[in-house]
Amino acid sequence: MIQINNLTKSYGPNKGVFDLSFQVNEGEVFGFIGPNGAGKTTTIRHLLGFIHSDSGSCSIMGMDTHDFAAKLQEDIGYLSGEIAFFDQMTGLSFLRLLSEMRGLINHDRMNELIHFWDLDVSVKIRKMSKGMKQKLGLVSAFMHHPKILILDEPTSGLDPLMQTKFVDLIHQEKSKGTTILMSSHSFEEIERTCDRAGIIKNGKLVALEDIKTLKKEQRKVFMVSLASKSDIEKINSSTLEIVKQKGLDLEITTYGDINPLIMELSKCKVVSFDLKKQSLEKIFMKYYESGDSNE
Ligand SMILES: Nc1ncnc2c1ncn2[C@@H]1O[C@H](COP(=O)(O)OP(=O)(O)OP(=O)(O)O)[C@@H](O)[C@H]1O
Repeated sequence: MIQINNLTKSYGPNKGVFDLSFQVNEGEVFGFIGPNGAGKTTTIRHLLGFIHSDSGSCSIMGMDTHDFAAKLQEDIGYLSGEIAFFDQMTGLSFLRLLSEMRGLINHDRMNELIHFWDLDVSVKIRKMSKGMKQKLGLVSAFMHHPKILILDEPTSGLDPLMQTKFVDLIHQEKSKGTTILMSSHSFEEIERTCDRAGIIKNGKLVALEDIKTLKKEQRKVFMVSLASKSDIEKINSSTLEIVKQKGLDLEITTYGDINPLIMELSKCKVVSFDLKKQSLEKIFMKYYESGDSNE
């Protein structure tokens, strides 16, 4: 659906994007992450046809994003990282203007989204908080049922409750088959929404990670409480990796397959069983840290 082929746009050494290639498949949610100034917005601007590459190209649905920018806008919902609004307008008049420009007659989805975000659109944009403006931007990006969503830091300015609502909205769109590319600094958001993530650093793609595989192979720590000392002895004599033991409480590590753990626990009386929350943050963080290892 989205193809980036050897894209290069240089604003100076390590500034811009350099020989960048990746693709986003139809119906996929793709996370684009990387440190400040890595080149995420520059890539996104090419996808919207706003800037010309030095070399290489981008295409969406087989159409060059620069040559067919106007045509492609019909199918793209775009949220800019720095949204420029007409400050004197109310939220509603702004959305109506955009609807008119898009030739949108049915406003059901627009109203649904206003309601979803609990956004007071009667307020003038200049009086809106940062979060309200972000919600307005999200309504305008989603309201025309786009086939493709390109979102530059979509939850910046949203409070944690609204960030969770955003995740729900992405799941809704994914179930409809929408293709989504979004940049984010929130690992948790990427983990909760994306199928794959591309990690960019100094304008170069340093990794492409399949989130499901990462999660599957991820080290998991289970907190288990057993009923008796003899149960503890059974687990101690198994091949399970015990990382911590205190009285009848254990912390047991698994890598991928959790069945050996379940098998062993089935021989014991289990009082409680919990998964210790781990995130993919550690995996992603190594790409953020400075140094030449990933360059
Ligand atoms: N028009 C421009 N003129 C000069 N330099 C630019 C221009 N646009 C971007 N850059 C530089 O290119 C680099 C990449 O910028 P970009 O905005 O793509 O980063 P980003 O990954 O989106 O960062 P952030 O996470 O901070 O939003 C930065 O060093 C930036 O200063």
